Amino acid sequence: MTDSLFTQPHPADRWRQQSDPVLQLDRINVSFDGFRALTDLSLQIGVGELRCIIGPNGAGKTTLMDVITGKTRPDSGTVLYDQDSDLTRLTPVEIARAGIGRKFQKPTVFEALTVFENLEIALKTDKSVWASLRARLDSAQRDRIDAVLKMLRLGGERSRLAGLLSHGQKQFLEIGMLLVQEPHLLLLDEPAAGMTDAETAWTAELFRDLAGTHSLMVVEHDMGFVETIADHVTVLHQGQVLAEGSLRDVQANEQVIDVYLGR
Ligand SMILES: Nc1ncnc2c1ncn2[C@@H]1O[C@H](COP(=O)(O)OP(=O)(O)OP(=O)(O)O)[C@@H](O)[C@H]1O
Repeated sequence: MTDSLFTQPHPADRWRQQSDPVLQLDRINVSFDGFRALTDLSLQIGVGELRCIIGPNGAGKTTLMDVITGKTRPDSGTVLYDQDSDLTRLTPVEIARAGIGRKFQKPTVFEALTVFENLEIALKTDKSVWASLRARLDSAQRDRIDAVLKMLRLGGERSRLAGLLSHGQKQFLEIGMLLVQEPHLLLLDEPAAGMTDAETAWTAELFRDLAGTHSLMVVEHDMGFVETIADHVTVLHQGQVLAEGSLRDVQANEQVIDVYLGR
């Protein structure tokens, strides 16, 4: 894998073979009162990969993320993280501590606190909000917050109340709240929703920068955004993997065209 792959003219050409999986889902089944939300779903994400998950409403994308983060227990199947830890046996808190961060579609920042304080709280997840604001940061923690602020272009907003940020800036701050915890795998649910075109373009740039040092799984409906970021795309349909490969491959797949992309 080389950086130059990211600069090729056709984003779909960036698909890379990954050898070491960070996450391996094997024959996952989830049903809700007899309704099968995921059926024998198997999926692998490589270390440093940026994977997009697409598919029609109700395909099982959220349920997939819920299984990975321990919110939903599958009826059967395994979810191996980092090759040996089965996430289906861990609690959501243990899974987060193991290095898996999730960002929901709607930003959930503390609006009455400053940008810096939001990052401070995220860094000290073992404490309550007020206890963490009272506890002192060591210099390494301060440096980590400063680096994340810079990376997210929020350096000038550090003392601003989070409630006064734009929608896009709140989204970036929430990504920052994950990054200060130094996750290995980031799960992002429709990160570009509600963003301006400029913010969307910058989010794509940010994700491409994060890939390599982080593994990313991005659920997204905006195909323009998928096109700018995806190495490798998985199409879910009715709780199963319908197709997988480069964006170009899945866009040419007749079944994917029928159930999702349209003719
Ligand atoms: N807690 C639940 N109880 C019953 N059915 C559920 C539950 N959660 C999800 N489902 C059903 O499982 C199916 C998959 O839902 P899921 O939310 O995972 O799909 P999705 O691909 O994320 O859809 P969307 O793009 O609309 O968010 C849907 O038919 C949904 O109604």
